Formats: sequence, structure tokens, C-alpha cells
Amino acid sequence: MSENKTAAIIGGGVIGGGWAARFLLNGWNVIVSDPDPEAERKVSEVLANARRSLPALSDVTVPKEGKLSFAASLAEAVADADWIQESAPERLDIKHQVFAEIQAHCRKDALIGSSTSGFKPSELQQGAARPEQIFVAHPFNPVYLLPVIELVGVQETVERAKEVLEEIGMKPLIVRKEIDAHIADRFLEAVWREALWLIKDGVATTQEIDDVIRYGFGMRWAQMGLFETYRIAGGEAGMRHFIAQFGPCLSWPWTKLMDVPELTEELTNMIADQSDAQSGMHSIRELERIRDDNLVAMMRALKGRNWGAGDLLNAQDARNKPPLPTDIDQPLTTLNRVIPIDWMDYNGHMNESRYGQVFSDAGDVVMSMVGADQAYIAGGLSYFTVSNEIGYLNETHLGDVIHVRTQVLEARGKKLRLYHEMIRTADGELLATCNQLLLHVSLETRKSCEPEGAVLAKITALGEAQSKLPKPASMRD
Ligand SMILES: NC(=O)C1=CN([C@@H]2O[C@H](COP(=O)(O)OP(=O)(O)OC[C@H]3O[C@@H](n4cnc5c(N)ncnc54)[C@H](O)[C@@H]3O)[C@@H](O)[C@H]2O)C=CC1
Ligand SMILES: C[N+](C)(C)CC(=O)CC(=O)[O-]
Repeated sequence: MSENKTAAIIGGGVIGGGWAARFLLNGWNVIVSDPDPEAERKVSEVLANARRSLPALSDVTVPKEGKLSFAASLAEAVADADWIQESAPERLDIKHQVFAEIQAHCRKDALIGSSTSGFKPSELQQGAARPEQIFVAHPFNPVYLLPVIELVGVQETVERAKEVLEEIGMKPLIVRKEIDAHIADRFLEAVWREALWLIKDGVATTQEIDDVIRYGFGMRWAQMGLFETYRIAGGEAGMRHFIAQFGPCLSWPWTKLMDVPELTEELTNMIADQSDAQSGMHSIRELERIRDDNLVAMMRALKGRNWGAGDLLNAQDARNKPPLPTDIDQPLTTLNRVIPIDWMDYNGHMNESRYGQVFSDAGDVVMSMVGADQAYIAGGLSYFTVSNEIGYLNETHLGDVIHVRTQVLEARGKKLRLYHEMIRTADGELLATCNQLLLHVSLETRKSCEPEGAVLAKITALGEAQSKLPKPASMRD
């Protein structure tokens, strides 16, 4: 488990702050070193944004947050660290100086990743005491939400790094060959160059460029990437037809390729003014929150499809899923989760439909406990919910950690009656209750029938044990 591990974050700016949040919210202790006197405030603000977004990607219990501290010196920060992440400015001389100091004070077995967007490991390792210890771990902003991370370096070191990053929910990609700007930044540079030309030539504004991306190909890229998208664009003949039709365009004047517009004061002002007009009404922190909420909503949608980034999140949930309750003589804890952004409504609280989901998920846990699981369902038997009587008692808000306490009121024959209490974990406030009736059914006839075999035995034992409990207090009120 990662609980006692420590990450040292060297440079707590945009990316260092994101790394600190990613490690902390996955249970690591984090110690930051940055000469900027404002670093603590900046990291704390990034962390506050991360706390409202990252846990909302999960549908199960999230790890307990680690401890954050700020070191008086780089030497102090790295002394006991398992992972050291360098996120100093993109200047090779600064990075060399930082690595020399890190290696003078860190453990020999510590992993030293660099967030560099473009330097190759061989450049970073120049003059290093132990070159093989340093590797590229290039993340994407915001580091606490976006999973992909490019790893470049000595095979054995990056393999070790990969394991750690997977534990904290990331999607490491080991880059085969070291090249300037790795893989992803090559694309980003190409797109950015073209965008600069379009603005300089007076063809499009910053707003129009952003619109063609977010209303169009950006959404396609987010769920399928480039090649799968273009395969479909080739019609029934697929990729070969796509290349035959659009390959020649690459040598037509469709792109400016490597030709970079000079970033004169005039062009810089034009871009900055357009950007102010487009987005200047929001602070950077507000824009971060808008971005994060959108990313969470999109990633959660992909989760429902078990696709791309959503597939990865489901795997992480499976790893973090708590075991089923075993103490059947007590009320059962059937759910433990954070309330995500896409469950909020126009009244600024959790929408009523989501209470149904919470209690449905809690009911599913009872089904699993008695063995009415995927295999049982595949065998043609299951439970259907035939009534949910929900009491909405208190408001539930974004980021609230909640749990559900369930009692089995009746488990006889086809009938399974459950009573759920949804509780805000921080203060024990009862938020909602649900009286739920399920009927055992045949999936073939779609009619109710008696449960069978081990499920019948387990449901009977559960019903008997729970019948000895007093009625839940909220039922008696
Ligand atoms: N901003 C971005 O979108 C991305 C940046 N990166 C990479 O991450 C690294 C950091 O970039 P940003 O966070 O954007 O820069 P930033 O300017 O936001 O942060 C850099 C931080 O390093 C601190 N610093 C300066 N000298 C230092 C030293 N000797 N020791 C410790 N800290 C020092 C600065 O005070 C500052 O807080 C760069 O290598 C960059 O290429 C990687 C992915 C995305
Ligand atoms: C602009 N950039 C080169 C710093 C971008 C990156 O390195 C990755 C990102 O988050 O876009």
C-alpha cells in the first residue's frame, strides 16, 4: 500500500502543484520544495481545486489523503522520499543544478522523475552522479485528473516508475526512443503552430479556434484519438481509403508545417487581447474549476461506457472497492463514496434521481452478499426493484462523502425488503432514507419466483440475523 510512502515535489508551480495533489489524494505524504515564497499558497489553491474534482471520479471509497508539508530546503525534502518529481522551469541549466542537489541528498533507490515537456533523458542526465536514476515522467495539466504520463529513460527504472504511477491511477506510456518533446508535445506543438498562423494571417480568432476544437474534433479525439477516428472517416474501406483520399492533402498547402510565425510584440498582443476578450471575465482558478468540472463530467460519461479514460477509472475503482460486509448481525455498510459534479442540479444540490442510484447501488451490494451476482444473473435469475420509497431529509452537496447503512427488514421467499439510510460521513447527518422492495425473478419468464440453492440459504440466514436488530431510529421517528 502507498499509505506511508513519500513524494518530494521539487518546484511547486502549475505542474508541481498538480503532482502534489495527485500523490496526496492517493494516500501519499507529500513534501514540497520551492524557493518562491508564494509556493505554499499556490499549491494549496491547486489542491483545493483537486479535492473537489479527483475524488468525484470514483464510485467507491477513496484513499485517505496523505500529509502535506513544505520543506525549508531541497535537501530536507528529498532525504526520505520514495519518489522525487522535478517540476522546475523548463531550462536545462536549472534542471542540472536541481538534479545535482537532489542526488547529493536523496536515497539511492529513490525514483527521480522530471516533468520536462521536451528535454531528453540523455540531456537531463548530463553530469549526474547516478544517471540511470533520472528519467522523464511527463504529465499533462491538470496532473491530478489526466491519467496519461510519458516515461522515458533506462528500462529498469521506468518499469519501476510505471508500477508506482499505476497505483496512483495513472496511465503510463513508456516511450520507446528518446526524442525532443516525447510523443504528445510533438502534436501539441504542431496544432499550436497552425493556430498561431491562423491568428497572424487574420483568418481566425482565439475564440474561433477554440470553438472548432471543442464543438468538433476535440470531442472525437477525447474518446477515440486520431487513427481510430480516421479509420471511420475512410468509410467502409477504412484506413486505406482514408490515406488514398486525404494523404495527398499533406503536400498541398493545408499546413504550414515547421514554419513558425515570429512571436513579435504585435502578434503576442493580438493573441493576448483576443484571449482577454474571450476569457478575461474569469480568474485562472475559476477557469481551472470550469475545466476540471467538464473533465470530470466527460470522464464519468466514458466510465459509463467502459471506454478509454473511463475504462482506466473503472479498473481503479475495482482496486479500491471495499470487501462486502461480513458481519450480518449488524446494520450493513453498503456504500461509501463522494458526490460527483454530474450529480448536481440547478438548485446547487444532488438531483433527486441520484438518490435512486445511491440506493440501487446499496441494494446491489446486498444482492452480491447473498450470491445474486453476475454469475447468478447469467444463469437466468435475479432481483428486480419494485418499489423505492425515498425520504429526502437534508441537502446533499458536491464533494460530500456519504455512506449508506442498510438493514434487511424482510427476506422471505421472493420478497427482499431493505431499509437504507444515507448519511453524510463527516458529521453523521442523516440525508435520506429509502424503503426498498425487491422481488426475486426469473429473467426468462420475467415473473417472480423463489430464489434457489446457495442464494436461498444465504438470504434466509441474512434475514434471520437482521430480524434480531432493533428497527432503525429514523423508521421509528
Ligand atoms: N505548464 C504546463 O502545461 C506543463 C509543464 N510541464 C513541465 O513542468 C515543468 C514545470 O513547469 P510549470 O509548472 O508550468 O512551471 P511554473 O513556472 O508554473 O513552476 C515552476 C516552479 O519551479 C520553481 N523553481 C524555480 N527554481 C527552482 C529550483 N531551483 N528548485 C525548486 N523549484 C524551483 C518556481 O518557483 C516555480 O514555482 C517544466 O519542465 C515544464 O516543461 C509539463 C507538462 C505541462
Ligand atoms: C505547453 N506544454 C509544452 C507545456 C504542454 C505540455 O507539456 C503538456 C500539456 O499539459 O499540455
